[in-house]
Formats: sequence, structure tokens, C-alpha cells
Amino acid sequence: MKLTDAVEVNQAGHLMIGGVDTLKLAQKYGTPVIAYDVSKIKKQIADFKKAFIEAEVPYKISYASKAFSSLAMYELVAQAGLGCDVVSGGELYAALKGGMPPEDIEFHGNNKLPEEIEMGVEAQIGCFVIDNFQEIKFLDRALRRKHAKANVVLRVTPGIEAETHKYISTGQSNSKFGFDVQSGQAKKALESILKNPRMNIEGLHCHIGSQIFQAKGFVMAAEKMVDLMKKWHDELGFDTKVLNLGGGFGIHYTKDDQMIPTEDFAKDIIAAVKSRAKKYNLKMPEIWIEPGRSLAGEAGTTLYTVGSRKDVEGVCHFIAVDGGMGDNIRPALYQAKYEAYLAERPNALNEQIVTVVGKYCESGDVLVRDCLLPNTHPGDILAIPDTGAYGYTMASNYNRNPRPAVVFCENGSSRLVVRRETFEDMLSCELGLT
Ligand SMILES: Cc1ncc(COP(=O)(O)O)c(C=O)c1O
Ligand SMILES: N[C@@H](CCCC[NH3+])C(=O)O
Repeated sequence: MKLTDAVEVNQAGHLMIGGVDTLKLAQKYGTPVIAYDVSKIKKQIADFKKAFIEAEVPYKISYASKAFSSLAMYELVAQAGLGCDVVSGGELYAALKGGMPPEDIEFHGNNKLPEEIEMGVEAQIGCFVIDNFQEIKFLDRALRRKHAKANVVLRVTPGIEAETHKYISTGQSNSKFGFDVQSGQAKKALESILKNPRMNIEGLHCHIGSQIFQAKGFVMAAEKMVDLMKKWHDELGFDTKVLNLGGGFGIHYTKDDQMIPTEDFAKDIIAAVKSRAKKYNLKMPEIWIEPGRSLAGEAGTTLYTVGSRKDVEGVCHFIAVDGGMGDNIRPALYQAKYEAYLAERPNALNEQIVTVVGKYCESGDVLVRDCLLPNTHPGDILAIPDTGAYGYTMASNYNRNPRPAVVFCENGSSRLVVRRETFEDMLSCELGLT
């Protein structure tokens, strides 16, 4: 039986992930544990691919690995034939270790360090997404030193304000990412790259933000980008081979989130590029997208064990779990909303409005505010679905709490893909004084 898009229930009435009973997962791996239903990741990948294949347009899907960077995820993504984007030397290192072919890796970031750029040049990655003038200098220096060439894509801010939390909106002119178009910065950068014999500019990039539900913003951005292609074709004779429209496709966190199917999102964007390119008589560019959250988010569910309770009648009912803001900072950072279920009795009558809090020494350490749950007891397993993106990758060791374990579940089997951190792990970089 299907309870939500994220969670299913087995014959015993327990929540299931990838065909595995969540109570068994908690028993086997301990809690907190983030359990992924691998079939959901595969389905999202297939849906994106389908939209491009049906539209018969050249495309590339690059997984934005900041959403969930792990060796297992890179392996899965590489097997599916996707590329990936990385935003740091650490992500690049992990992607290569996870078996991503270097030529399928894009390097993003608003302040790539010289040594990170050298690492990318050394690895002969697929392309650098150029974000600022300093980076052009650093990249040029690295290429000269290695007698190498690199493919690049120019990131611009098309001046679109996405309807999302202000911390995750990036397409507006005052964003810290990319070159501003209106002020002429972007054109200057393009001219400088075009003159550089070591850089092969493939095309343009924009990313308007994250957790966006309206196709409208993407369509507007796509249209503005094709306008820019036309302008720079006329003014500079520049032919855009690649149009990278970034990621940002919203996912379900709560019943209030109005979902647009992945395929429909992609179809709208493709149609906008197609018709605009036709209008200007431009060659259809290869469309690249960079979904992160929409590939990993709904596939992940975090399981916690309920510990203490605090009830002040008429004021509040707190249920505390053995994780919190250290494994999911999103509620504290973006006021993100989630739903919670009791793994053993997800269908039991909901009796009480409670606030699920973590174990960290912060009043803001709230995972779900005011949710309806059945009566809970210490030792119960609580599941918070839709935690597959920006949970583990934004995790911290605050209060010296170890980061959780991660398991992949599929067809009734589970597999540990990231072991739980130990206290020793947390001290492994420390040298002390004596
Ligand atoms: C350049 C770029 N591409 C892709 C993504 C992935 O976004 P999302 O996880 O919302 O799909 C991000 C993050 O917002 C980003 O900054
Ligand atoms: N970390 C953010 C998304 C940031 C996307 C990166 N540009 C989130 O959890 O929603």
C-alpha cells in the first residue's frame, strides 16, 4: 500500500523503503540512518531522459552532486550514463573515486581555488563553468603550465527572480554567482574567453535557483538565454553549442507542495528553447540540465529513534529524536517543512500535535514543527521522508554528534553505503598539544 509518494507500507503495517521494513533497517544499522529507495532515483533519471528522447533534442543530464555526494551515488549516476557537476576539489575527488568518467564532469563554483582548477585540468574534466574574471586568469595559468586546453561554459545571471527561498535563488543580477548580463560583464568575459586559444567555449549556463515549482521561471530563463545566444551570434559571431539551464526542479516535502511531474518540467523547457531557436533561425543547442534535489531528494528517508518528551499542557508537546540539525540543517536554515511518520504504525490514528526536535543544544533544532502524530513512546522509530538531498551533504558534527549511516535499499535488500561516523573518526584530524 502506498502512503505517500515517498513511503510505502508492508503487510505488517510498517513503513517500507525499497521493499525493506524500516523497523528492520533501524535494528540492523542503528539510527539515525538515511535510507534511500534506489528505484526512485532510477525512475527520476528515466523520466528526465524520456522527456529529451521524446523531444528528439540533443541533451546531457549532469547530476548536481552537492545534493548527495557519495561513492555509491556517483557509481549509480555513472552507470545510468549521466554526467555530474562538482563544486569543490573534494567533490571532484569523490566523483573520480566513484568512477565518474572525467570527461563527464563539470566544475562549478563562484570561487574555485587555483589548486582546485589545477586538479580539474590535471584530470582532464569535461568542462569548467566559468563564473568570474579571476577564474579566467587562474584557469589560463593552469592551462599554460600544463600545456593543456579546456572546454568551458560561461555562467550568466539572466535577471530572473525565482519563486523560492531567498537563500536558494541565484538567477537575479545581485547573485554572487555568474556574470551579470545587463551591465555588460558577461559579454566582456565572453570576449576574453573567445580570444584565449587554450579555452574552447562550448556555450552558456544559467541556474535560477532551487526548489522551484513553477515551470514559468525556467521557461523565462530559457527564452532569455536564447535571446542572448542570438545577440552574441550577431554581435560576436559566437555560436552557442551548449545551453546549460542548471537544476532547481522542486520536490515534494509536504502535502502543500504542488508537484509538477519531472517530465513536464523538462518538456516545457525544451519546447521554449526549440521555438525560440527556430524563431531566430539558430541551430538547436544541446540542452544540458543539472538536477540534484529532484534525483536524490524524494528517494531518501531518515529514520530516528524517539527519546525524551516534554509536555506543557496547552503550550507545547516536544518529541526529541537521536538526530536533528546535524543531519538535517534545512528546517533551521530555510524554515523547510517536512512530514513525519511512526515507522511501526504510520496509519494509526493521529492523536496529537507535536513538534519533533533534535538533540542539539539549539532552540532552533526543530525537524518538524506542529505535526500530527499518534501517541509515541521512547524507542519508537520515527521516519522523516524526502530527506535524500542536502541532508547528509550538509551534515555537521555539531556537539560532537557523529554523522549518520546511509543505506541503499532496492527490491527488498539493503546495503550500507556510508558507515556511521565514530567518535574516533571525529578526532581523526586532531593533533592536540602533547
Ligand atoms: C549551478 C547549480 N546547478 C545545479 C544545482 C542543483 O539544484 P537542485 O538540487 O535544486 O536541482 C545547483 C543548486 O542550486 C546549482 O547551484
Ligand atoms: N542546500 C540547499 C540548496 C542549495 C542549492 C545549491 N545551489 C537546500 O537544501 O535546499
